[in-house]
Amino acid sequence: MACIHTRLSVLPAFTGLRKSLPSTSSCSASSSATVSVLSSGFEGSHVASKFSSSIVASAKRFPASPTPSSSSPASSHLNAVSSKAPGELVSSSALPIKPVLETDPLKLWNRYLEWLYQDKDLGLEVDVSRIGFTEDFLEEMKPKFEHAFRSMAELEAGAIANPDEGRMVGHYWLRNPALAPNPYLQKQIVQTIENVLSFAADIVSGKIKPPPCPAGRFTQVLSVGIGGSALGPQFVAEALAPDNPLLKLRFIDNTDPAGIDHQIAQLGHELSSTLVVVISKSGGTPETRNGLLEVQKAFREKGLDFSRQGVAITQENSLLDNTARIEGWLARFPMYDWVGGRTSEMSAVGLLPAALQGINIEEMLEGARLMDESTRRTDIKTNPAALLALSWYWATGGSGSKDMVVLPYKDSLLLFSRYLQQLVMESLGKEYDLEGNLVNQGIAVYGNKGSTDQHAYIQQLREGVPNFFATFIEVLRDRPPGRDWELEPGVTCGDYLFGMMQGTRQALYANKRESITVTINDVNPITVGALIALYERAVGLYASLINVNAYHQPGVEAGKKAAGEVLALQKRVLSVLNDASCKEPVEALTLEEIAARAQAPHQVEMIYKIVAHMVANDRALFAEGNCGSPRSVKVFTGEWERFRQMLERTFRSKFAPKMDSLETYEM
Ligand SMILES: O=P(O)(O)OC[C@H]1O[C@](O)(CO)[C@@H](O)[C@@H]1O
Repeated sequence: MACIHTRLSVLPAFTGLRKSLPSTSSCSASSSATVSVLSSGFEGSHVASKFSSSIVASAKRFPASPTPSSSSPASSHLNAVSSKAPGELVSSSALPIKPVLETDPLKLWNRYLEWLYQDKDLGLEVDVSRIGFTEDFLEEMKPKFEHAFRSMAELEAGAIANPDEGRMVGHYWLRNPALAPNPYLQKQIVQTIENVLSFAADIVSGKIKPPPCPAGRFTQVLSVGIGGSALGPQFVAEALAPDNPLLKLRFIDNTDPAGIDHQIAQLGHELSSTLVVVISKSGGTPETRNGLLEVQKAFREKGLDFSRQGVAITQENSLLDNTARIEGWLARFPMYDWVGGRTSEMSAVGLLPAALQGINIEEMLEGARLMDESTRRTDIKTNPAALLALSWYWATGGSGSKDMVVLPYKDSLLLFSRYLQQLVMESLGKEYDLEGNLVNQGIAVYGNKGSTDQHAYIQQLREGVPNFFATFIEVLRDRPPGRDWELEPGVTCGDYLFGMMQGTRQALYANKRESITVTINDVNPITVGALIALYERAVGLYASLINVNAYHQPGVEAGKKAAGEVLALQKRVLSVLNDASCKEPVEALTLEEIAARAQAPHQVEMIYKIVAHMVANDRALFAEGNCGSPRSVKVFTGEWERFRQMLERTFRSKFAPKMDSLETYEM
């Protein structure tokens, strides 16, 4: 084992950091959160001062918050170092004191050799040598890892690993059906893969034709879905679709009307040869439902029968499934209760769109299966997912104190960071741990691609706030064999990309910014499958290390509920405005009047926003005032002309004699 020297004495990082949070009692309205940084060093000072201002600000905004929480990674570091009851003080003594990163080139080379994970079969390497963890840290973490490996084995054997939802978690079975806990599930998985392959082959070959063009074949695929029902297919399409696929894949992944119109407009006359794949595990996600309704309207307007071109991927008996069955859509594929959206790339969710583009899904499954074998190992050093989890824990103090910046140096992997954003943040970003302690956990993920972003945010990464660790994704193969050329003597275009990546990795490290490098030989279905499986397992293991449920998303539900409440309020506002506008004369209402009549006297601000949105879309009108002076606006619905006539009548009856004289005078 190489000897890694660390110097622990010089850095009083984080020591003496203290905070108090608003009390949970109802009389805490006047309590204020304070943070004092008594002493800090290295990266701690910035994190601490940033935390200081953010927590004070949030305490001022929400003085009586019953459960003090913060989404800022810097603050969650402090909240989550150990499990604490809401409002309990978190001692700074639990924060790790980090050693200075090794700088001696020879020692670094030895560290690289010692920690390098290489998988020749997959053509994949993981290098964690530029994360500064120590042997002591590794020893300390071993019991946590033993627990994580045990939990993972239980999960794979079919335990209820998602206790809040009472669900099994079976995405590992998708690439190795024999692992599924019963023959029924095993058969279901195998059958689905076969059905995906044969349906895709029939569509691509033209055996199944679009009804409006009996002589032709499907030319486009429009995928409608969001979150885990879109990000995987988007990432894989960007990474692996051939330059000119037989079927081009497009996405509607939002309820943005202009975005939807854009996709439909781009399809143009090819709408008649478009296969529409609607993906939603729950079958009831509003954005996806809206996308479907918009597409169905476009079909109706062109006299097309949507059901003959629609495919549903969803759970059995969901709203979407029932709609597709009753309307007799072209095909339906199952999504399983035991697969989460963000880990569904190897289910029909990811496999069907990929297969339709001619991507070899069997190789993708094989890459994932091979990676699963490696990440099942219970020796940290030979388990690449464990190495990632270990590094994340070290880099973030096990509490998300630093962000994960993902930088693939390959255009085709552009969407990997976006894909990982959901996988990591929706899985790890949790308010409570498995015992119900307030922890505000997570790791913020962002990224784009290199070297492009060296011209955008690398400046800050190298010299600015040291609140991140980087993950470089390196691809060795620049171009398919035989296509390279030297654009200057001895140097290719790809050499520049390589140089940029290596240079950035070095420059960041030289300025004490830690990084992981994941290297793949080539971007192909095997390595893409392996990358997905690698991060799925790393997230699962890390979730065990920090003791959170990685497989639910209660926070998202809160947002959806709040959105539903806004829409419900909008309906009441509309009904109030309609009633007032049906009166003779038309009654224009102030925001306060609307709020009172809508039984929402405390929602004036939201009502203003609802009204402003309706006005911007010609569904209501400001009779008086405008967006610049919300307090003075008066609103009505209906035709402006009707309101103008009403105003004119009122004006005439009130001022008619004077007007007559005025007219006379003017003549
Ligand atoms: O597949 P569905 O049920 O439409 O959900 C889409 C996405 O919405 C979420 O539930 C959260 O918004 C994700 O977890 C999920 O991937």
